Amino acid sequence: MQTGTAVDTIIQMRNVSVYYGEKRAVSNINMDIERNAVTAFIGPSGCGKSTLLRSLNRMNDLVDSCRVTGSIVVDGIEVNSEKITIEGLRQVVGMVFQRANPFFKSIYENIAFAPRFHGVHDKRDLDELVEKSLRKAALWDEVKDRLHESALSLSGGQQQRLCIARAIAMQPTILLLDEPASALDPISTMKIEELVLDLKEEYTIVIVTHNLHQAARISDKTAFFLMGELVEMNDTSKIFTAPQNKKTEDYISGRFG
Ligand SMILES: Nc1ncnc2c1ncn2[C@@H]1O[C@H](COP(=O)(O)OP(=O)(O)OP(=O)(O)O)[C@@H](O)[C@H]1O
Repeated sequence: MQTGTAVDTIIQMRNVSVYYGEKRAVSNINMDIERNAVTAFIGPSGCGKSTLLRSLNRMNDLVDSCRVTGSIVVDGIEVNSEKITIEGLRQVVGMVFQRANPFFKSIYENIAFAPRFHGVHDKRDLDELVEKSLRKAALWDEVKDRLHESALSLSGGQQQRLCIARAIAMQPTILLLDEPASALDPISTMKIEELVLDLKEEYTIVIVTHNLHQAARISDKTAFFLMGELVEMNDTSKIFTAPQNKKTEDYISGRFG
């Protein structure tokens, strides 16, 4: 960020805490996330990265014991308001998980399924959307001749890019990626990283990663968490070269975690 440049904040968190039953997994987070940037959440296992990420599109609603307090505003929407619909929120905030989870359907249907459910029925419109989404996910050239084969016939890395294409087909503003490459080989990981860098032109990306090199390579901002607390957030280059907090320095230099 240059001095004097207005920052366009797309996600604003204020005093956000997340509980599982009595246990507080995320404590009092205040954070602004910039539009069209890649923000990485890093920190040791169990520090609350995924819990906080899942709070951004109410995935935690699936866990009965989970309760979120504080305010999360995403692109002008108060995420925990009773006035919004989960479907509407998740159209704006798409998510891709650690393990690729394509539907047991064809490659084409994996992309077309949700848009059709939301009212796109014209075959030409669906064809176009499928091609556009697969192109954006850098998968089109590899699958264009086998669109009606099972998605499960794809490699793990291709399946993960298909899941990204599926999220893109809903035309979200924000993409949440929860360790999207941690189950993949180095070449597939590199493709996902290149894809993330391409996608940030159009989307805001928040990524949870255990891989510090990955965070350094692809993110603009990095947030370091420890035991549910946000220790430090800054430009990625500053976090990795001149962290302000001793705990951040210890973590990124491999002294714990
Ligand atoms: N469904 C759940 N029910 C109860 N506790 C949970 C649940 N999910 C996570 N937790 C707890 O909340 C805390 C934060 O977990 P979370 O998965 O968010 O951490 P993380 O930093 O993403 O970890 P990892 O890097 O290992 O994925 C941990 O103590 C974890 O045990």
